Amino acid sequence: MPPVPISPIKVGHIDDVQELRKTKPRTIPQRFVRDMTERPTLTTPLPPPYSDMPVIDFYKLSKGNKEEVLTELFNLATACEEWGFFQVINHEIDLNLLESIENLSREFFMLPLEEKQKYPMAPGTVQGYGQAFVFSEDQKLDWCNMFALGIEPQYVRNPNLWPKKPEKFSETVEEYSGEIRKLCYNLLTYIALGLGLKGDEFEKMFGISVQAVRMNYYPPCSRPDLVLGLSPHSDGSALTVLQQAKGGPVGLQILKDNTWVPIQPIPNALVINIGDTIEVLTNGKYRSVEHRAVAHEEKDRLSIVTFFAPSYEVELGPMPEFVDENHPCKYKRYSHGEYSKHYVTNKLQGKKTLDFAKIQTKNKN
Ligand SMILES: COC(=O)C(/C=C/C1=C(C)CCCC1(C)C)=C/O[C@H]1C=C(C)C(=O)O1
Ligand SMILES: O=C(O)CCC(=O)C(=O)O
Ligand SMILES: [Fe+2]
Repeated sequence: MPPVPISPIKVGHIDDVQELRKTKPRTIPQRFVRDMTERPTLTTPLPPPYSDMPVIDFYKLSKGNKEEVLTELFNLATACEEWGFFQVINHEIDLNLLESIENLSREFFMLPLEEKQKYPMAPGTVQGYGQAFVFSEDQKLDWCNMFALGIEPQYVRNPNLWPKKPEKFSETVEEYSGEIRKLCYNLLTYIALGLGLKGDEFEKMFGISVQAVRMNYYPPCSRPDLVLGLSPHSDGSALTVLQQAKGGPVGLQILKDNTWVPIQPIPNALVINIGDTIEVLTNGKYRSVEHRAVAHEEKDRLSIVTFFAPSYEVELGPMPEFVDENHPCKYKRYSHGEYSKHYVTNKLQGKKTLDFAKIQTKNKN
């Protein structure tokens, strides 16, 4: 039989936003201009409760006295249930390492375009340099350049996409990813305990967890009110760890009670969010919250994001502990590999990717 032709994805011309900013600083091509309904609100901090994104002290969780541990476990459980997002302080990751990954990521994005394009993100794929999640010629583009790498297990790695420049980039990504991996396993232990599960429940279930890193670079934009740095989405991971580079403007916004809430970075803290996997496993008790990034008129912004997820062969579905007659099963069973494939072959569109896992209920009206 002749091979089945693979239909090439036609994405049209994708401007590199850094080059655009350099050569035509006031031009916003139409492909970046969002429809009225999608344009961001560029608000300064909102009043409480929206300014109160939970802060979790990892030192208290891991090394505190009994009372501190219990209080922090309660705070963590409340953060996961009410916000889906929290910032971790005292996370035990060497601040010099955080600074190094930040500096090297910035250096990477500052390389000439030809150098970065040695590691191209091919249309329809998610690793390398470029814009991910673009599948058609009329799709709006994000005001962002990305560089993404699969880290663990070895089968998600593409060694050809690991950059030779800047020097030390690749070895620092390795070291950084090892530290973030430990943090993720630790956080999953405390999240499990907060849910009344055994501490090692998720670690055992996840097998050799999939881990990927993505650096997002948002150049300044003369009309941040017209564009989005990153389209609204929920993360397809179990947990996501976000490092916001020092000195950057507020850029991350999360959707809480139908309001886009800007998140004020805390120096040296890491932002953690619950991804789709945990939403499914807990049958929606903990939700993966929609978020987006906005651009800034004068300042650039850099974020370094780690996605941590189960191994591809792991079967997922709501755990029995979270299903009863008052909490009917909301999601089907599937493997994380299937979900991953679905996630990376669809554009970012709020929480739409999670529809893949939802059991459709009949509308009784
Ligand atoms: C641009 O990439 C992403 O946003 C992303 C992709 C992660 C991945 C790689 C860069 C290579 C290895 C595979 C993997 C899909 C994990 C987001 O990651 C989320 C989405 C899923 C699904 C997930 O597990 O993490
Ligand atoms: O840059 C940010 O603040 C958001 C990044 C993000 O949500 C992502 O990469 O998935
Ligand atoms: Fe995200």
